[in-house]
Amino acid sequence: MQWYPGHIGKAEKELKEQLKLMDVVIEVRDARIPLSTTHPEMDSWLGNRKRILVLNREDMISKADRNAWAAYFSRQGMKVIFANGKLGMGSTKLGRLAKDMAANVNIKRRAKGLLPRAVRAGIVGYPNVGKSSLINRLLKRRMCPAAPRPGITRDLKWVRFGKDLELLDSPGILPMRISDQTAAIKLAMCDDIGERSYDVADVAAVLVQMLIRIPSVGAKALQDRYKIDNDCLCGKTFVQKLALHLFSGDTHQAAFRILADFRKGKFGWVALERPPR
Ligand SMILES: Nc1nc2c(ncn2[C@@H]2O[C@H](COP(=O)(O)OP(=O)(O)OP(=O)(O)O)[C@@H](O)[C@H]2O)c(=O)[nH]1
Repeated sequence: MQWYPGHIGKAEKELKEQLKLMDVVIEVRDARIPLSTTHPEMDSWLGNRKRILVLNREDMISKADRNAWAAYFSRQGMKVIFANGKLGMGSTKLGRLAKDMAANVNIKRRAKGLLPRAVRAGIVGYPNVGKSSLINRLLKRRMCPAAPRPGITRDLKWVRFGKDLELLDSPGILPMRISDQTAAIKLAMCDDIGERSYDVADVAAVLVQMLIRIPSVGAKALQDRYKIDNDCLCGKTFVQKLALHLFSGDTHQAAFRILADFRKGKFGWVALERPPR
């Protein structure tokens, strides 16, 4: 998969510089794939900076997924907030939590004899996970362009949020892990990377196999939806059968339909990743 646009490389350098200035880092991940939407270097980049983890697109997973992830991150001692950047759920809680963390920073400053100052919170995350939507919700105005395609946000600026917090308005884009192909395929399924960077038919075939293994979906949901029997349980064959059945043999269109249906929740709202045991 080739999906490492030049501006992301540039953003990595800028992001590392910006991270040094942040007191609180709000890391946004896609709730459907919380493991694939974080960067392996994140912990080392953050050092002992405070972190709030936001699992965005909470509307796109089931309650059981949500509970499983909440328990997992709570065991890790991480503060996690489930959010919906589109409708704004979670943003008030996020604002409050960021401010609470901000208060801690100033308590420490006072103890050291330093004057209190506005605390800086920055939002970081992979492209298209909903960072701009969350910032717009937090600031209650449209500052950042939010768009249904990755890689929209480019520039960085600080904006006052209340009297004691500053928010880095333009979200920090995490450089994506090009080496991790499994993560890359899940990012493609969730529409978190540009469509031109992957083979739709390959990605749809893997998705079919993943959906078959998810108990709340299973082979039957796929067969019923498209009126196709999939006795061999092979994703590639399923895409080909669907192509013949509905799209005059056009596998690209068939694959695209499966991906679009998954993204629209036609197989139910399900996470593609569950916490490791
Ligand atoms: N269903 C759903 N859609 C969301 C949610 N949050 C954001 N979106 C949509 O996801 C798309 C991407 O959102 P953005 O806010 O632009 O994402 P971003 O992370 O800032 O993207 P970049 O600028 O590429 O880094 C938009 O179409 C949003 O409307 C959510 O919680 N649920």
